[in-house]
Amino acid sequence: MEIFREFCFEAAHRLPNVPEGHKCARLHGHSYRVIVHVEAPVDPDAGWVMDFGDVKRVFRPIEDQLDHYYLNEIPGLENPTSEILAQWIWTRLQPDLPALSAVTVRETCTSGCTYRGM
Ligand SMILES: Nc1nc2c(c(=O)[nH]1)N=C([C@H](O)[C@H](O)COP(=O)(O)OP(=O)(O)OP(=O)(O)O)CN2
Ligand SMILES: [Zn+2]
Repeated sequence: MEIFREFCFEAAHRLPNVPEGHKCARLHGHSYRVIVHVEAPVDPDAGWVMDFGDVKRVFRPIEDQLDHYYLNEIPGLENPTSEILAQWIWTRLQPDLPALSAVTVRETCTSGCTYRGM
């Protein structure tokens, strides 16, 4: 069974490697949405895969590093595409959440990516 918990944070970024004249080279911001997926058997006593509250607790320090920051200034996020951000989050989340199965990053209502660890 797979569960998910969704998080929101605000951040600014620019994409330094886009072609000249690309709109994303300019400083702009997003209301990012991150969906953390966890896959494991349902515990027969608890009746759940894991407590959503525990997912929230593990994600909190990561959110604190991102919320209301300029992402380009964060080590590892010098080119903060959705893809690189999803991998960055996975790397920091997975050690404390071994059943992590996917990290989805949505930059806008219509754009985003899902990383499954490869
Ligand atoms: N594969 C990727 N493509 C783009 C990324 C990315 O991270 N990965 N990022 C951007 C920009 O950050 C941009 O802000 C978001 O892209 P876009 O979907 O074009 O957003 P808009 O809201 O401007 O879309 P419109 O429908 O054109 O208004 C670009 N590409
Ligand atoms: Zn953007």
